[in-house]
Amino acid sequence: MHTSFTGPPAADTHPTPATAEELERHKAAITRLGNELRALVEAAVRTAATPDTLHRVAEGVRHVTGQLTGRRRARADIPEVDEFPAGTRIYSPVTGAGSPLAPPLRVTPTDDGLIGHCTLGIAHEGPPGYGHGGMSAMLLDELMGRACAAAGAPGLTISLQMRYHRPVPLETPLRILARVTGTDHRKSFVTGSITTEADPATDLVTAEGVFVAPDPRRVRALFPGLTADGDPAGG
Ligand SMILES: CCCCCCCC/C=C\CCCCCCCC(=O)SCCNC(=O)CCNC(=O)[C@H](O)C(C)(C)COP(=O)(O)OP(=O)(O)OC[C@H]1O[C@@H](n2cnc3c(N)ncnc32)[C@H](O)[C@@H]1OP(=O)(O)O
Repeated sequence: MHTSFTGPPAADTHPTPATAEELERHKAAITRLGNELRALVEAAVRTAATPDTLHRVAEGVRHVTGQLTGRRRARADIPEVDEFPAGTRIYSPVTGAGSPLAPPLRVTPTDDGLIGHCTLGIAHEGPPGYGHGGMSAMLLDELMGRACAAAGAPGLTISLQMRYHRPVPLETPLRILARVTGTDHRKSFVTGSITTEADPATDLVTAEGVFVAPDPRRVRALFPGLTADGDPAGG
């Protein structure tokens, strides 16, 4: 069972599915909080404030956090606003508008795969001024996984080979591509790349990955929040 933060308390009664309008309202609120949290994270890793100020802000943030710890979803619950496995995952650390960890990556289809756009901030830094290599892997893993889902075979990563050709600049619009190049039963073979928007001919990072659509019995065990038809339970 998933949790609606706006619906009735989760008891032994089945929650009423939210209307489309309620879901949109909820997504807008989650996105707004996500935007504020990303601004907070950026400010926190960039500030030159004094230790006294940092202590004062930490107290304030602790107070704010306390306002969100009342009703919570359980570990494997799929939020009602999500379209799993093919669409929006609002708290994804890569694409999620509600996640302070996400740049977030904005994804659209191309003729033969997916394209993602994002800008990394100083919170995603590896070498000074450049993106963390793990962030590049995360961006590509997600987009390549979503390319599988878009091609009709949502799967989990079983291998991801990264090649870092040049450092990825921060605060620079990036373009990420992913494309399924072949399939073998439940396996999908996928390629991906990161370039800047300004110079799409120069690969900064490239990747090759293999994704496996889990056996249906595995799916039930791995994702108890999904019903047999692949929709979030109760939705
Ligand atoms: C309604 C359907 C929902 C489907 C699920 C969708 C999820 C994605 C949703 C939304 C996409 C959004 C984007 C997300 C992107 C992010 C991606 C990630 O970060 S994924 C997290 C990191 N990856 C893991 O944690 C996997 C850990 N591995 C496993 O759990 C299992 O290996 C699993 C479930 C992937 C496969 O298990 P089996 O039991 O279903 O399949 P078996 O029969 O063992 O293997 C099938 C074939 O794959 C090979 N294989 C399986 N696992 C392998 C491995 N780890 N390494 C090498 N080969 C492996 C096997 O050798 C076999 O190949 P042969 O047929 O013999 O050629």
